[in-house]
Amino acid sequence: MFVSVPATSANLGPGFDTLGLAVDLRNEIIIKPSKFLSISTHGEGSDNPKIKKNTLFLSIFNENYKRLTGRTDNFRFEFHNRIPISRGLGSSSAVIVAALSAAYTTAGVRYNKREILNQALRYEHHPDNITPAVMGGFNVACVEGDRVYSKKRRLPDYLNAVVVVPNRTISTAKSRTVLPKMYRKEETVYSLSRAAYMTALFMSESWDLLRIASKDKLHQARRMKMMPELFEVQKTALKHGAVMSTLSGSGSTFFNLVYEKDAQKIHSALQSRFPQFRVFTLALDNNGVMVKS
Ligand SMILES: Nc1ncnc2c1ncn2[C@@H]1O[C@H](COP(=O)(O)OP(=O)(O)OP(=O)(O)O)[C@@H](O)[C@H]1O
Ligand SMILES: N[C@@H](CCO)C(=O)O
Repeated sequence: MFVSVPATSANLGPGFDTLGLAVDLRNEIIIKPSKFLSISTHGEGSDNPKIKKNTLFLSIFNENYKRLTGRTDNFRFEFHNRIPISRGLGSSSAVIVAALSAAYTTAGVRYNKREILNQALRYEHHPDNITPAVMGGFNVACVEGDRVYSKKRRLPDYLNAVVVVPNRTISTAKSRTVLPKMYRKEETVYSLSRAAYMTALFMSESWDLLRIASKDKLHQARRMKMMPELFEVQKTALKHGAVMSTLSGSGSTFFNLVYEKDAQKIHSALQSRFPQFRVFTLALDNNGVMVKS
């Protein structure tokens, strides 16, 4: 069996814990029945003993395979990782969504993507990465009880993402602790109004107003202070024509939405200004998780 799951960029500025989209940078996992448990890891994280063990994937896969079949069986897992780890591109959501999709498929249980999404919420309690990882495209999502309610909009192929991946990680858990417990009404209204406006702009494909809609006062600047070069990354991307430029998830990656025709110019400007960081130009993804049994 083959599972492929995309990277995601959450928040998109003001849409804290609610907005996210998928990009075409995929982790792939090959799973085969085996007499013994065996794991091989290639690509991102393959030099890190903790990532190589992939306890996150295995614990979710085993728990759900047992829940669905009542059995524990052995498999061979081959992980091909392309999503940078702990960089704000939804690496943990990708693992969770892949593990659940793999467990349902190997168990031979029929499922739909909504089921995977609701199960994924048990492992990641905000829906802004798991929703596009499952569905692809741009998504607005909220949680009521133990369910995710979400709406997807497909993304056009004349837009690209230029992502700047710093050489240092920011863990989501740590990056949430730098945020205040309470917000002033003005900051809340500033971001809430832009998140609503941004959703309308994505739904109506009005890209040129995203520069205004993508501003935020809830989390970005507070988090970017942990890596001050990011202010310069944002300035450089906007100066060279990015449609919007936002901290990806909890950081450290910066996500820049660009017209395909401008992608190379923006990519080169960012790479030459920040040679120590990795820059990728990526298509946007409308498929979400894909499984071939
Ligand atoms: N390919 C992988 N293999 C094994 N474990 C992984 C893998 N990708 C992510 N993880 C686990 O997820 C953790 C990273 O989660 P974290 O939420 O901090 O980052 P992220 O998901 O990349 O960022 P964000 O949620 O802001 O987009 C890693 O420390 C590791 O435990
Ligand atoms: N909405 C989440 C995304 C990262 O997982 C955050 O900003 O903390």
